[in-house]
Amino acid sequence: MTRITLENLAHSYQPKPSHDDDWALKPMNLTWEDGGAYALLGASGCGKSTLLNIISGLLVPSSGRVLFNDRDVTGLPTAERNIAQVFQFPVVYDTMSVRENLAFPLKNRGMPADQIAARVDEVARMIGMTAMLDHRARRLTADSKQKISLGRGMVRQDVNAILFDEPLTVIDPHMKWELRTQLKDLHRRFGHTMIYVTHDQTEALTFADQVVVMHDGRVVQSGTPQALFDAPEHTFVGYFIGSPGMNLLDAHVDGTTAHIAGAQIGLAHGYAPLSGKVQLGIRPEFLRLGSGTQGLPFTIHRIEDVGHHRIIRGKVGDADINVILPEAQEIPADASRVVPDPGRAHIYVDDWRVDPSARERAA
Ligand SMILES: Nc1ncnc2c1ncn2[C@@H]1O[C@H](COP(=O)(O)OP(=O)(O)OP(=O)(O)O)[C@@H](O)[C@H]1O
Repeated sequence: MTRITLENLAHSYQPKPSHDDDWALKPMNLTWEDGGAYALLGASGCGKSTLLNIISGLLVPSSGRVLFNDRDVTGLPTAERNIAQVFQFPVVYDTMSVRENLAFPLKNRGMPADQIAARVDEVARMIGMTAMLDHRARRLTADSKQKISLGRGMVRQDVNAILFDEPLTVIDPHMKWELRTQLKDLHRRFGHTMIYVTHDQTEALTFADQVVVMHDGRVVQSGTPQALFDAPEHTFVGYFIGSPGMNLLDAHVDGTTAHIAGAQIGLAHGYAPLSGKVQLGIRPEFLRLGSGTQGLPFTIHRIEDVGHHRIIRGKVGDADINVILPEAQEIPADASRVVPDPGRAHIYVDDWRVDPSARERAA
């Protein structure tokens, strides 16, 4: 198994890239630790597949290096990288049975027949296809074929890493949940380095120990699901993770006070003078409704009951703001303010979080 390091990596599909937008991947340094379960998360077009294809060897980067442990594999083809890949759509041999499909990667490696049989049985159980082992792949639904692809990706235990590119797109919702749980279980048992590309935050957060968030060709944050929720390093992370995502309010910050929409609120930290686009970010979970002169002026537009909580949608000044209210909590009849929990508010300058503790450490 393998630690994967991306060193000064960048990629452009243009022959002569001249400005920022020409780069599908902007220069990055990133390490995927040996045995980590990672999700690579981001909106369509942010560069996830490009990055995955560079790791797998389907694409040679315009600059930088890919290291598997200390070995430079940048110029090596996929076949020499000893990795397993599962793509968005099924890649199976139609004329073979399910059993033969699952056994294929092991036969290629010259594994003894009894070991192949045992491993195929184990993987078939994992993907819920034991009863279909002797069916021809051709007759199966797209959903079942994709399960075979997943099984084939997981059947070898000696691979450096397993790369998944949106593997559950064609799987029905109930099975999705089950397969994700199986993948996590497989990771716990065998400890492969796994990278799972998705644009779905639920998939990312339930599968991965570490989530790498990409935006516009850059890695904007890599961290545990909890860290991404608690302290989004970039406004995109705040907005993309969470349902609804983090609220952002234009602010003027003066020491420990934020001036927003004609009102003032206290912050948990003091900030040096800030220049650029300054915003306060606060998740809907950490706002409460109030009245009088507390907090910020808030106009309620809509209340959505989503079962275990309610989402109050409204405005502070021109900004759309969401508040999450636990089911048991009443909405005050005179609610006209939102009050942020200061310990949960973050300050962003030009979309990047300002770390207040850096200033406090220096003081
Ligand atoms: N073969 C290619 N030639 C030219 N441009 C490409 C090529 N493949 C991708 N791109 C561009 O590179 C950027 C990143 O695309 P990429 O497919 O890596 O993103 P993604 O996050 O995987 O998106 P999706 O989830 O839609 O697959 C996009 O602007 C895309 O249009």
